[in-house]
Amino acid sequence: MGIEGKRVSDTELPGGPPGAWALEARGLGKRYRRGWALRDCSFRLPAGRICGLVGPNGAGKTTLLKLAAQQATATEGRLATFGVPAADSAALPRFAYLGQDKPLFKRFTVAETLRMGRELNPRWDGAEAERIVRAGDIPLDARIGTLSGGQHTRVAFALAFGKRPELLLLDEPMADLDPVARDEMSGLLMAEATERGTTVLMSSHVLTDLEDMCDHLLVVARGRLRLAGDVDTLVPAHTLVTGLAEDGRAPAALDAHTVIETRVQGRQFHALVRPAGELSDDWETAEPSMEEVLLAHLRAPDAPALLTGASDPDAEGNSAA
Ligand SMILES: Nc1ncnc2c1ncn2[C@@H]1O[C@H](COP(=O)(O)OP(=O)(O)OP(=O)(O)O)[C@@H](O)[C@H]1O
Repeated sequence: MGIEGKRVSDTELPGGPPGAWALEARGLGKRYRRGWALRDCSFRLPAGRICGLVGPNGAGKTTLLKLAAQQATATEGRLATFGVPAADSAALPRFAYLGQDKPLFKRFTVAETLRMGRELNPRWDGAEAERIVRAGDIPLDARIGTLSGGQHTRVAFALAFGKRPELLLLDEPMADLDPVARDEMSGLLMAEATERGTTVLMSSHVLTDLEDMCDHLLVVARGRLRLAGDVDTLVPAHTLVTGLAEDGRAPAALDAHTVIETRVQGRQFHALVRPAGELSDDWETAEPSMEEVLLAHLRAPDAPALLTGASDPDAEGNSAA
Protein backbone atom coordinates (compact mmCIF):
# COMPACT_ATOMS: atom_id res chain seq x y z
CA MET A 1 0.00 0.00 0.00
CA GLY A 2 1.10 3.57 -0.46
CA ILE A 3 2.50 4.00 3.04
CA GLU A 4 4.19 7.29 3.75
CA GLY A 5 4.68 6.54 7.45
CA LYS A 6 7.59 4.76 9.06
CA ARG A 7 7.63 1.04 9.77
CA VAL A 8 8.74 -0.43 13.05
CA SER A 9 10.99 -3.40 12.46
CA ASP A 10 9.78 -6.82 13.56
CA THR A 11 10.83 -7.94 17.00
CA GLU A 12 8.99 -11.24 17.42
CA LEU A 13 7.48 -12.68 14.30
CA PRO A 14 9.43 -14.45 11.61
CA GLY A 15 8.45 -14.13 7.93
CA GLY A 16 6.66 -17.44 8.45
CA PRO A 17 5.09 -19.91 6.02
CA PRO A 18 1.86 -18.81 4.28
CA GLY A 19 -0.30 -20.74 6.79
CA ALA A 20 1.12 -18.59 9.59
CA TRP A 21 -1.12 -15.77 8.41
CA ALA A 22 -4.81 -16.13 9.17
CA LEU A 23 -5.29 -13.39 6.58
CA GLU A 24 -2.93 -11.91 4.08
CA ALA A 25 -4.00 -9.04 1.82
CA ARG A 26 -2.00 -7.62 -1.06
CA GLY A 27 -3.23 -4.53 -2.89
CA LEU A 28 -6.78 -5.51 -1.93
CA GLY A 29 -9.57 -3.27 -3.18
CA LYS A 30 -13.35 -3.32 -3.48
CA ARG A 31 -15.26 -0.82 -5.58
CA TYR A 32 -19.02 -0.39 -5.44
CA ARG A 33 -20.95 1.73 -7.91
CA ARG A 34 -20.50 4.82 -5.74
CA GLY A 35 -16.75 4.36 -5.46
CA TRP A 36 -14.02 2.50 -3.61
CA ALA A 37 -15.05 1.03 -0.25
CA LEU A 38 -11.55 -0.39 0.32
CA ARG A 39 -8.39 0.38 -1.61
CA ASP A 40 -4.74 -0.59 -1.80
CA CYS A 41 -4.90 -2.65 1.35
CA SER A 42 -1.89 -4.84 2.23
CA PHE A 43 -1.41 -6.49 5.60
CA ARG A 44 -0.90 -9.78 7.38
CA LEU A 45 -2.87 -10.96 10.38
CA PRO A 46 -0.82 -13.58 12.25
CA ALA A 47 -2.73 -16.72 13.28
CA GLY A 48 -3.90 -16.87 16.89
CA ARG A 49 -4.43 -13.14 17.41
CA ILE A 50 -7.58 -11.45 18.67
CA CYS A 51 -7.67 -8.52 16.29
CA GLY A 52 -9.83 -5.42 16.64
CA LEU A 53 -10.98 -3.91 13.36
CA VAL A 54 -11.53 -0.22 14.00
CA GLY A 55 -12.55 2.78 11.91
CA PRO A 56 -15.17 5.50 11.52
CA ASN A 57 -18.57 4.74 9.98
CA GLY A 58 -18.20 3.90 6.30
CA ALA A 59 -14.46 3.23 6.64
CA GLY A 60 -14.56 -0.19 4.95
CA LYS A 61 -14.61 -2.57 7.94
CA THR A 62 -17.67 -4.58 6.86
CA THR A 63 -16.31 -4.67 3.32
CA LEU A 64 -13.05 -6.24 4.52
CA LEU A 65 -14.90 -8.80 6.65
CA LYS A 66 -17.20 -9.66 3.72
CA LEU A 67 -14.25 -10.17 1.38
CA ALA A 68 -12.73 -12.59 3.90
CA ALA A 69 -16.09 -14.33 4.39
CA GLN A 70 -16.88 -14.88 0.69
CA GLN A 71 -19.80 -12.47 0.93
CA ALA A 72 -18.20 -10.08 -1.57
CA THR A 73 -15.59 -10.37 -4.32
CA ALA A 74 -12.52 -8.20 -4.58
CA THR A 75 -12.26 -5.71 -7.43
CA GLU A 76 -8.47 -5.81 -7.31
CA GLY A 77 -5.64 -7.39 -5.36
CA ARG A 78 -5.48 -10.63 -3.41
CA LEU A 79 -6.70 -11.95 -0.09
CA ALA A 80 -5.70 -15.32 1.38
CA THR A 81 -7.01 -17.21 4.42
CA PHE A 82 -4.30 -19.46 5.90
CA GLY A 83 -2.54 -19.30 2.54
CA VAL A 84 -5.67 -20.33 0.58
CA PRO A 85 -7.30 -17.71 -1.70
CA ALA A 86 -10.18 -16.30 0.37
CA ALA A 87 -12.67 -16.88 -2.48
CA ASP A 88 -11.68 -20.59 -2.80
CA SER A 89 -14.12 -23.23 -1.52
CA ALA A 90 -11.19 -24.80 0.41
CA ALA A 91 -11.25 -21.73 2.69
CA LEU A 92 -14.94 -22.27 3.55
CA PRO A 93 -14.64 -24.74 6.47
CA ARG A 94 -11.87 -22.72 8.07
CA PHE A 95 -13.81 -19.57 9.01
CA ALA A 96 -17.12 -18.59 10.58
CA TYR A 97 -18.70 -15.22 9.84
CA LEU A 98 -21.11 -13.33 12.02
CA GLY A 99 -22.41 -10.38 10.00
CA GLN A 100 -24.20 -7.37 11.50
CA ASP A 101 -27.61 -8.73 10.51
CA LYS A 102 -26.79 -12.28 11.76
CA PRO A 103 -29.25 -13.99 9.38
CA LEU A 104 -30.99 -17.07 10.79
CA PHE A 105 -34.16 -18.81 9.57
CA LYS A 106 -36.98 -17.14 11.52
CA ARG A 107 -39.29 -20.15 11.29
CA PHE A 108 -36.74 -22.63 12.60
CA THR A 109 -36.66 -23.43 16.28
CA VAL A 110 -33.39 -23.02 18.16
CA ALA A 111 -32.97 -26.83 18.19
CA GLU A 112 -33.55 -27.01 14.42
CA THR A 113 -31.02 -24.22 13.92
CA LEU A 114 -28.39 -26.14 15.89
CA ARG A 115 -29.25 -29.33 13.98
CA MET A 116 -28.66 -27.44 10.75
CA GLY A 117 -25.27 -26.38 12.14
CA ARG A 118 -24.42 -30.03 12.76
CA GLU A 119 -25.47 -31.11 9.26
CA LEU A 120 -23.56 -28.34 7.50
CA ASN A 121 -20.31 -28.51 9.46
CA PRO A 122 -18.08 -31.59 9.60
CA ARG A 123 -16.26 -30.38 12.73
CA TRP A 124 -19.48 -29.41 14.55
CA ASP A 125 -19.22 -29.18 18.35
CA GLY A 126 -22.85 -29.61 19.39
CA ALA A 127 -22.13 -29.65 23.12
CA GLU A 128 -20.45 -26.23 22.98
CA ALA A 129 -23.18 -24.73 20.79
CA GLU A 130 -25.92 -26.01 23.10
CA ARG A 131 -24.05 -24.81 26.19
CA ILE A 132 -23.89 -21.26 24.80
CA VAL A 133 -27.64 -21.30 24.06
CA ARG A 134 -28.58 -22.76 27.45
CA ALA A 135 -26.39 -20.24 29.33
CA GLY A 136 -28.75 -17.57 27.97
CA ASP A 137 -31.86 -19.45 29.21
CA ILE A 138 -33.15 -19.71 25.65
CA PRO A 139 -35.65 -22.58 25.22
CA LEU A 140 -34.54 -24.98 22.49
CA ASP A 141 -38.11 -25.14 21.16
CA ALA A 142 -38.43 -21.34 20.74
CA ARG A 143 -38.73 -20.12 17.16
CA ILE A 144 -35.91 -17.82 16.04
CA GLY A 145 -38.45 -15.18 14.96
CA THR A 146 -39.71 -14.86 18.56
CA LEU A 147 -36.29 -14.23 20.15
CA SER A 148 -35.11 -10.84 21.42
CA GLY A 149 -32.23 -9.18 19.57
CA GLY A 150 -29.72 -10.30 22.19
CA GLN A 151 -31.06 -13.89 22.25
CA HIS A 152 -30.87 -13.99 18.45
CA THR A 153 -27.23 -12.86 18.67
CA ARG A 154 -26.49 -15.56 21.24
CA VAL A 155 -27.83 -18.30 18.92
CA ALA A 156 -25.76 -16.84 16.06
CA PHE A 157 -22.70 -16.97 18.34
CA ALA A 158 -23.51 -20.60 19.18
CA LEU A 159 -23.59 -21.46 15.46
CA ALA A 160 -20.30 -19.67 14.85
CA PHE A 161 -18.51 -21.29 17.82
CA GLY A 162 -20.04 -24.71 17.11
CA LYS A 163 -18.40 -24.69 13.70
CA ARG A 164 -14.99 -24.80 15.43
CA PRO A 165 -13.48 -22.38 12.94
CA GLU A 166 -9.82 -21.44 12.79
CA LEU A 167 -10.82 -17.88 11.97
CA LEU A 168 -13.82 -16.06 13.46
CA LEU A 169 -14.94 -13.00 11.48
CA LEU A 170 -17.26 -10.87 13.61
CA ASP A 171 -18.94 -7.63 12.54
CA GLU A 172 -19.87 -5.60 15.64
CA PRO A 173 -20.82 -8.81 17.42
CA MET A 174 -21.63 -7.37 20.85
CA ALA A 175 -23.82 -4.49 19.67
CA ASP A 176 -27.14 -5.80 21.04
CA LEU A 177 -25.95 -7.87 23.99
CA ASP A 178 -26.62 -6.89 27.60
CA PRO A 179 -23.53 -6.26 29.79
CA VAL A 180 -23.53 -9.78 31.29
CA ALA A 181 -23.89 -11.49 27.89
CA ARG A 182 -21.19 -9.18 26.51
CA ASP A 183 -18.85 -10.20 29.26
CA GLU A 184 -19.64 -13.88 28.68
CA MET A 185 -19.12 -13.67 24.91
CA SER A 186 -15.85 -11.79 25.26
CA GLY A 187 -14.72 -14.46 27.75
CA LEU A 188 -15.66 -17.15 25.22
CA LEU A 189 -13.75 -15.40 22.46
CA MET A 190 -10.62 -15.09 24.57
CA ALA A 191 -10.88 -18.72 25.71
CA GLU A 192 -11.24 -19.85 22.07
CA ALA A 193 -8.17 -17.88 21.10
CA THR A 194 -5.98 -19.12 23.94
CA GLU A 195 -7.16 -22.75 24.13
CA ARG A 196 -7.60 -23.52 20.43
CA GLY A 197 -5.48 -20.86 18.79
CA THR A 198 -8.55 -19.52 16.98
CA THR A 199 -7.88 -16.21 15.23
CA VAL A 200 -10.53 -13.56 15.78
CA LEU A 201 -11.09 -10.51 13.57
CA MET A 202 -13.76 -8.37 15.18
CA SER A 203 -15.05 -4.93 14.22
CA SER A 204 -16.27 -2.73 17.04
CA HIS A 205 -16.83 0.91 17.91
CA VAL A 206 -16.54 0.16 21.64
CA LEU A 207 -12.92 0.98 22.37
CA THR A 208 -13.03 -0.32 25.95
CA ASP A 209 -14.15 -3.77 24.67
CA LEU A 210 -11.25 -3.75 22.25
CA GLU A 211 -8.79 -2.65 24.92
CA ASP A 212 -9.91 -5.53 27.16
CA MET A 213 -9.80 -8.22 24.49
CA CYS A 214 -7.51 -7.47 21.58
CA ASP A 215 -3.80 -8.10 21.20
CA HIS A 216 -3.74 -6.93 17.58
CA LEU A 217 -5.29 -4.04 15.65
CA LEU A 218 -6.31 -3.11 12.13
CA VAL A 219 -7.46 0.48 11.72
CA VAL A 220 -9.09 1.59 8.48
CA ALA A 221 -10.29 5.05 7.46
CA ARG A 222 -11.73 6.22 4.16
CA GLY A 223 -11.13 2.78 2.68
CA ARG A 224 -7.40 2.78 3.48
CA LEU A 225 -5.46 0.83 6.07
CA ARG A 226 -4.07 3.23 8.68
CA LEU A 227 -2.64 0.97 11.42
CA ALA A 228 -1.83 -2.72 11.58
CA GLY A 229 0.11 -4.67 14.15
CA ASP A 230 0.34 -6.06 17.65
CA VAL A 231 -1.01 -3.74 20.35
CA ASP A 232 2.25 -4.02 22.29
CA THR A 233 4.27 -2.61 19.40
CA LEU A 234 1.70 -0.24 17.89
CA VAL A 235 0.78 1.59 21.09
CA PRO A 236 4.37 2.17 22.39
CA ALA A 237 5.30 3.54 18.94
CA HIS A 238 3.28 6.60 20.02
CA THR A 239 3.95 9.20 22.72
CA LEU A 240 1.72 11.79 24.35
CA VAL A 241 3.52 15.12 24.49
CA THR A 242 2.56 18.20 26.51
CA GLY A 243 4.38 21.52 26.58
CA LEU A 244 4.16 25.28 26.18
CA ALA A 245 2.47 26.45 23.00
CA GLU A 246 4.28 29.00 20.84
CA ASP A 247 2.10 31.85 19.53
CA GLY A 248 -1.00 29.80 20.23
CA ARG A 249 0.30 26.81 18.23
CA ALA A 250 2.21 23.62 18.81
CA PRO A 251 5.97 24.33 18.54
CA ALA A 252 7.57 23.93 15.12
CA ALA A 253 10.11 21.49 16.64
CA LEU A 254 7.28 18.95 16.89
CA ASP A 255 7.31 18.67 13.09
CA ALA A 256 10.54 16.66 13.30
CA HIS A 257 8.28 13.80 14.45
CA THR A 258 5.22 12.19 12.91
CA VAL A 259 2.39 14.19 14.42
CA ILE A 260 -0.94 12.38 14.54
CA GLU A 261 -2.90 15.06 16.36
CA THR A 262 -2.30 18.33 18.23
CA ARG A 263 -4.53 20.46 20.44
CA VAL A 264 -3.84 23.78 22.12
CA GLN A 265 -5.54 24.52 25.44
CA GLY A 266 -4.69 27.86 27.02
CA ARG A 267 -0.90 28.17 26.98
CA GLN A 268 -0.28 24.47 26.55
CA PHE A 269 -0.26 22.12 23.59
CA HIS A 270 -1.07 18.41 23.74
CA ALA A 271 -0.04 16.07 20.94
CA LEU A 272 0.11 12.44 20.01
CA VAL A 273 3.24 11.76 17.98
CA ARG A 274 5.37 8.93 16.65
CA PRO A 275 8.80 10.10 17.76
CA ALA A 276 11.51 10.12 15.10
CA GLY A 277 14.33 10.49 17.62
CA GLU A 278 14.69 12.27 20.97
CA LEU A 279 11.83 14.49 22.09
CA SER A 280 12.71 17.90 23.58
CA ASP A 281 13.41 17.96 27.34
CA ASP A 282 11.12 20.99 27.53
CA TRP A 283 8.12 18.72 26.97
CA GLU A 284 6.43 16.26 29.25
CA THR A 285 5.91 12.84 27.73
CA ALA A 286 3.75 9.83 28.61
CA GLU A 287 2.86 6.51 26.99
CA PRO A 288 -0.70 6.66 25.67
CA SER A 289 -3.35 4.01 26.28
CA MET A 290 -4.66 1.98 23.34
CA GLU A 291 -7.87 4.01 23.52
CA GLU A 292 -5.93 7.29 23.23
CA VAL A 293 -4.03 6.03 20.18
CA LEU A 294 -7.24 4.80 18.53
CA LEU A 295 -9.21 7.98 19.26
CA ALA A 296 -6.43 10.15 17.83
CA HIS A 297 -6.36 8.07 14.64
CA LEU A 298 -10.16 8.13 14.36
CA ARG A 299 -10.06 11.93 14.64
CA ALA A 300 -7.16 12.17 12.18
CA PRO A 301 -8.00 9.65 9.44
CA ASP A 302 -5.32 11.03 7.11
CA ALA A 303 -2.44 10.57 9.56
CA PRO A 304 0.48 8.62 8.07
CA ALA A 305 -0.07 4.88 8.21
CA LEU A 306 1.94 2.52 10.39
CA LEU A 307 2.29 -1.23 9.98
CA THR A 308 4.46 -2.88 12.61
CA GLY A 309 6.45 -6.09 12.47
CA ALA A 310 5.24 -8.93 10.28
CA SER A 311 1.93 -7.13 9.61
CA ASP A 312 3.60 -5.38 6.72
CA PRO A 313 4.09 -7.85 3.85
CA ASP A 314 6.16 -5.28 1.95
CA ALA A 315 8.66 -4.56 4.72
CA GLU A 316 12.22 -5.78 4.28
CA GLY A 317 12.57 -9.41 5.36
CA ASN A 318 8.80 -9.97 5.38
CA SER A 319 8.29 -10.63 1.68
CA ALA A 320 8.37 -14.45 1.72
CA ALA A 321 4.85 -14.96 0.33
N1 LIG B 1 -23.48 -3.03 -1.20
C1 LIG B 1 -22.96 -1.80 -1.31
N2 LIG B 1 -23.24 -1.03 -2.38
C2 LIG B 1 -22.73 0.22 -2.51
N3 LIG B 1 -21.90 0.79 -1.60
C3 LIG B 1 -21.58 0.08 -0.50
C4 LIG B 1 -22.10 -1.25 -0.30
N4 LIG B 1 -21.60 -1.70 0.89
C5 LIG B 1 -20.83 -0.72 1.38
N5 LIG B 1 -20.82 0.35 0.54
C6 LIG B 1 -20.07 1.60 0.76
O1 LIG B 1 -18.72 1.27 1.02
C7 LIG B 1 -18.18 2.11 2.05
C8 LIG B 1 -17.66 1.24 3.17
O2 LIG B 1 -18.77 0.60 3.80
P1 LIG B 1 -18.60 -0.45 4.99
O3 LIG B 1 -19.96 -1.01 5.27
O4 LIG B 1 -17.52 -1.40 4.64
O5 LIG B 1 -18.12 0.51 6.18
P2 LIG B 1 -17.96 0.19 7.75
O6 LIG B 1 -16.58 0.65 8.13
O7 LIG B 1 -18.30 -1.21 8.05
O8 LIG B 1 -19.03 1.20 8.36
P3 LIG B 1 -19.93 1.13 9.73
O9 LIG B 1 -18.99 1.39 10.89
O10 LIG B 1 -20.87 2.26 9.53
O11 LIG B 1 -20.59 -0.21 9.78
C9 LIG B 1 -19.29 3.05 2.46
O12 LIG B 1 -19.10 4.26 1.77
C10 LIG B 1 -20.56 2.36 1.99
O13 LIG B 1 -21.54 3.29 1.65
